[in-house]
Formats: sequence, structure tokens, C-alpha cells
Amino acid sequence: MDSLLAIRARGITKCFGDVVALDGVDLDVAQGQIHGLVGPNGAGKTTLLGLLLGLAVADSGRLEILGTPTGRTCAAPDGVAGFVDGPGLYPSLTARQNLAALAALRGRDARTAGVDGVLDQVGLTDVADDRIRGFSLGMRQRLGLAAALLTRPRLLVLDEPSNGLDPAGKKHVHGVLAGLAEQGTSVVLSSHRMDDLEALCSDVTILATGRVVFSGPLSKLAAENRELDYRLLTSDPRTARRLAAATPGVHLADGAAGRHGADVLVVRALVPALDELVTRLVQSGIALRELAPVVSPLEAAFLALTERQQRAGTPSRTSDAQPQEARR
Ligand SMILES: Nc1ncnc2c1ncn2[C@@H]1O[C@H](COP(=O)(O)OP(=O)(O)OP(=O)(O)O)[C@@H](O)[C@H]1O
Repeated sequence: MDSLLAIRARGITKCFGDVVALDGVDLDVAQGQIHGLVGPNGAGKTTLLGLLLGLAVADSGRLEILGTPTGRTCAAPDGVAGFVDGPGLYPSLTARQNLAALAALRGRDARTAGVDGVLDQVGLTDVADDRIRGFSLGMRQRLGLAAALLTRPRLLVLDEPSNGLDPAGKKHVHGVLAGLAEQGTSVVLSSHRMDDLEALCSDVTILATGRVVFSGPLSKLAAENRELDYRLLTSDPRTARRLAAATPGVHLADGAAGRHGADVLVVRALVPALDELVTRLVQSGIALRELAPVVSPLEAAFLALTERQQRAGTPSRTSDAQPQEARR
């Protein structure tokens, strides 16, 4: 076991009847890394998070969490906390009482368990004594995070933690997660929000019908995977268009250009070709005012997968399982 890995999964398979929810999944998550899980509905994200939390056991494969192989019975691995399908909370209790009850279940006293500290950490101090029956979805998510933090986890596993959070709440929670990662806690989270994943995660794993189709640094998605459309705003749009048309590997995406304003050029290219275009622009004395992907690399990869999955049909079943398509 690599001591720097919080999670090491090899060939994890999990079936529900004839539905193959996970099909030979490999996953490495380094200590202190925030790792995103993304994939279309039914891709297997929640199933994988459930295995990490000890809520279920894999049918086959090897899963090591925080250096310890997981057993054949359901049990939360030491040092792991989090939630799937929303946090489990008692609606008739206040936020503080919920956390105190959880502390008591673990044989700890609320005063010494750090209840006030985690409430403060997630920004719920002002509503600590309100019954959570009246809490919004975002407040419940924050309380779920507080409950997980109460155990001072070394691996935090979160299913859609940004669900229901307003922009300020999201920023707050992102700050909490980034702070934890800086202190060495590993975080694995699933989300359908690409902007969240891009803001938070250094690495992502993309699942489709139970298989890993990409796992690695976000930057690799842009550099290797596919041509993207980029918005290009320059001081001389006409010359920029001429240079773009003449740069090998750069294609004018005229169909998309109209939506971005007359002076904006939309080009489709891989990163090396785009670099060459930028060099040519600068050498021609043209100022680059804006250069950004129209759709982020993660979203582009996700959309490509979704389209492929729709063509292939979903979900995968034991009778039609195919070899994993791509692995690092
Ligand atoms: N308890 C279960 N019983 C039967 N089938 C299940 C069960 N849990 C998951 N599945 C099936 O396994 C597959 C993977 O489901 P999972 O919930 O892990 O996907 P997901 O990526 O989390 O989806 P979503 O984005 O919709 O939450 C789906 O086809 C789902 O129907």
C-alpha cells in the first residue's frame, strides 16, 4: 500500500441483481486531495461512495482505505465520515441536539466533542438551537457536513454536498473543504455541478455505466482529451480571424460565433494548436483581451460521455458488460 494514498481501489465490481453498478473500477485518491466523482445519472457514483463509507461491500476487487483493506462485512472504516443520499438527521431536534446525539452515540459528551466548533465551522451557529424540521436543503447539507466533521475524519466522503447551497453557502463550504484538504484530510465528493468540481478538485474520476472512463488531474482533460471551443477577444478581430484560419489545427467555429458578439472569434483546437495561434497573434502585435473555453474541459468530457452513453444504452447489465474503455 502506498502510504500517500487515502483510497486505493482495484477492479471493484458491484451488482444489484443483473444491473452492474460498478464494473472493474480502479481509483487512487492521494492524502490531502479533493477528488471529484462525476458521471451521468446511474453511472455508479453513489454506489462507489457507499462502498467507501462501509455502507455496502464490493462483490469483487480490492479496496484499501487509509491503508487498511476493507473487510467482507459492512462497517464504516476508521477515520472515514460523510454521507450519501443526503445526511441522516432527526427533524424534531435542533441542529445542536442532532450533533450532540451523534456524539453521544459514539460515547462522547457534546461539550467535549466539539459540537459548537463544527457548527461554527459550517456557519450554523446562529441557527444552532432551531429545529431542523424548518431547515432549508442547503442548511441540512451544512449540518450533514458538521456531523461528519465531528469525527475529525481523515477521509471525507460527500454525495452532492453543494445541493441546495446558495452562492455564499457554496463559497463557505468550499472554503471548509479546501481548509481540511490543506491539513491533510482527503475529500471525495460527487457532483453534477461542473463549476463546483472545477473550483474545488485537483483530480476527477469520470464514471459512465459503472466504468472509469477518465481518472486524473483536471488539467489533463484539457491537454489531452479533445478539441474544445474557445472564445477569443482581441484588439483586431479581422486579422485574428485570418491568423486563426491559417494556423494548423485551429478551426473557426463560425456556427457558435454569433452567440458571443460580433468581435468575438470562436475557434476549435487542441491546446498545442491554440498555443501556436496565441504566439502568432502576439507576434503580429495583436492584443489578447480574453481567451476562455466556451464549455469547460470537464463539461465537454462529460457531455461527450453522456452522448456516448445514450447511444450505447443504460444501465449496463451483467449480460452486456464490456471491457473498461479507457484507463490511466
Ligand atoms: N439498492 C439498489 N438496488 C438496485 N439497483 C441499484 C441500487 N443502487 C443502485 N442501483 C443501480 O445501480 C446503478 C448505479 O446507481 P448509482 O445510484 O450508484 O448511480 P449515480 O451515479 O449515483 O446516479 P445519480 O447521479 O442519479 O445519483 C443504477 O443503474 C441504479 O439503478
